[in-house]
Amino acid sequence: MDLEIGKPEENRRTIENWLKMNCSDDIDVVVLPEMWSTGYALEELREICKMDGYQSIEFLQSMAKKFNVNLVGGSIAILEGQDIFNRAVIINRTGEIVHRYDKMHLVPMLNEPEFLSGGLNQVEVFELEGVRMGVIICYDLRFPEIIRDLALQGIQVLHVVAEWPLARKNHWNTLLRARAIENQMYVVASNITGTKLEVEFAGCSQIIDPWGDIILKLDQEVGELKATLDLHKVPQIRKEVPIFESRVPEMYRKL
Ligand SMILES: NC(=O)CCC(=O)C(=O)O
Repeated sequence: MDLEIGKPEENRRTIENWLKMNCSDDIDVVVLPEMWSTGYALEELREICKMDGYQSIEFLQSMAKKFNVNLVGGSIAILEGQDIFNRAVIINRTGEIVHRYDKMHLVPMLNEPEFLSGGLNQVEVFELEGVRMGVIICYDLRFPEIIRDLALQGIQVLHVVAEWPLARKNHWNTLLRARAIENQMYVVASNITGTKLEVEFAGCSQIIDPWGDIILKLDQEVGELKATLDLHKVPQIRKEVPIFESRVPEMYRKL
């Protein structure tokens, strides 16, 4: 997605139009990027959040119902008391919020710690259509601990919603693949593209299978990726290379 910085209404329109064009009966889950409603409009975020935030969540709930689709709704800036959280919301086809996660690792390179508060809850699994999944937000990708935590909770699909800059595109591509290989799970990664407040974003949204093969990938263009995930691959690969059985957690120092 190429979003309009600080303009939730325009971004909601873009998403509704996109859903109109792309949603058909065979689509189970749609995945949006990080902070899709505002981008990193950090200086204005508090003001925008007073009006928006929950409005964008309600919008996603209505879209899920209208298009009969589950939404990994990227993340949205939410004001709670004095804190602004970068919150991922997962909404099922009936418009019910089934999971929320506040980004726990704030990214210094984009000044997040100055404006946002880190999430205080551990990562948890959610289910869509009976499949165990997890979601992390962008910079979280650099912290394999929480992804292993999700893997040990039994997820088969990890969603990574992001605004990852082009300057570190190599890290994005490499870490996504590493997380898929080391946890033997699907990784579905949705990033933004375009230049916002002088930062160029990487795009490179992609879907990676549990072997680490890239099933589909965009470059820097705006677009959509549609794939069917063969979930049998997860136990198959875990049997072939049984890393979860080979673990010796009692030998691992708690850091
Ligand atoms: N939005 C982000 O969390 C960006 C993360 C990033 O730039 C990096 O990890 O590098």
